[in-house]
Amino acid sequence: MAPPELVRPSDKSNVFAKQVTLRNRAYVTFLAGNGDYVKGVVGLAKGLRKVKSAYPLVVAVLPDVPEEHRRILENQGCIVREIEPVYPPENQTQFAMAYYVINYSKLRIWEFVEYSKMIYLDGDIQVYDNIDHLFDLPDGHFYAVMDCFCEKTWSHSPQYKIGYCQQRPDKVKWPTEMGNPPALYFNAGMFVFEPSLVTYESLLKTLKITQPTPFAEQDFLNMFFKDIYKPIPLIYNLVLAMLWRHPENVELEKVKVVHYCAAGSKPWRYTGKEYNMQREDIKMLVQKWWDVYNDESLDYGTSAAEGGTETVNLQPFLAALSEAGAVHFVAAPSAA
Ligand SMILES: O=c1ccn([C@@H]2O[C@H](COP(=O)(O)OP(=O)(O)O)[C@@H](O)[C@H]2O)c(=O)[nH]1
Ligand SMILES: OC[C@H]1O[C@H](O[C@@H]2[C@@H](O)[C@H](O)[C@@H](O)[C@H](O)[C@@H]2O)[C@H](O)[C@@H](O)[C@H]1O
Ligand SMILES: [Mn+2]
Repeated sequence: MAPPELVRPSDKSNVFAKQVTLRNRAYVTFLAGNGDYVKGVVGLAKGLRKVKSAYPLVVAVLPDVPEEHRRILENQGCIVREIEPVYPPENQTQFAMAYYVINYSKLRIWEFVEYSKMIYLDGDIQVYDNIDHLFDLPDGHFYAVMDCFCEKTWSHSPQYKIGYCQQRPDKVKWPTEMGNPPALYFNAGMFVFEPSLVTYESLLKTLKITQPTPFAEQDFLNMFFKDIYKPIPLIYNLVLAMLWRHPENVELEKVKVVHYCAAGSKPWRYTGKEYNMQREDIKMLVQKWWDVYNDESLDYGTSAAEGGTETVNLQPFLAALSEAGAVHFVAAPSAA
């Protein structure tokens, strides 16, 4: 069908008189250090291309990411944005993993306000089915997948101590004498959010007066967004531990996003020696990650990866124009 005809206002005012600020959408990930996580981000960029995502991948890099790694990412079509580190207040916290302290720098992505909606993905995540539709979720909420409390990394928590997990709240019930069960808690390796300077300033201001806790920025984000958090199905962020902790909740063939966060499961470092790493499903998922990473037809710039002729979706642009009141559209009679 022909695109709607552009009907200009009778006063012939310049259609673009009103500043139409188009705010785009993008995926965003975070890269720190000069180590091997850059492989994770390359894999993610190629995976998003393989599923023909319509949106770019922005990579928020800390200053310690070397030029060479930034070039590799730009050559894979990524938009590389340097960010300043964010540190939590002075603390004696024993983080679940010592390196988690760098993950507070993820908070800088709220400053990327040239984007109206973003989907954050950890560098150890791979997207195996198109999830662009998540950008159409209603604004005003924070969407993420619920985490699991059963791994040893949670041994500091009361829920771990009594064997309670939000993934199976009926298995070991939260005792009434301990008050309300914990609020629904998300894994911060994947979330749908709206960049905003107001939110960004509030995040940094609140961080300054918040005592750090074992899961670092993940705990902080759960506290900060508690009132607007909306769980989305685990097919959008399969935390690998779910395979052995809550197999009854997992239909692997329906999973769209895999999060290689279990100890020993990072594909680019996989040795198969750690606990559970010899499972058939883990070996299959690690191989699946390598198949994408090694697929040269998915490298940026190859015709196959770019899916032949570039199709530009004009609708968001036309919608923004009409929203701005600069023009109104009358659907032209279908030429067909
Ligand atoms: O040395 C590091 C450690 C972490 N990260 C980034 O921080 C994210 C969160 O760390 P990680 O995924 O290892 O945490 P997990 O999900 O395994 O707890 C990673 O996915 C990367 O995007 C990084 O770039 N370099
Ligand atoms: O800095 C804290 C990190 O906390 C989260 O990882 C954890 C969490 O998922 C636990 O529930 C698992 O047991 C554990 O394996 C896993 O590493 C996020 O994936 C990561 O992006 C980051 O926010
Ligand atoms: Mn991760």
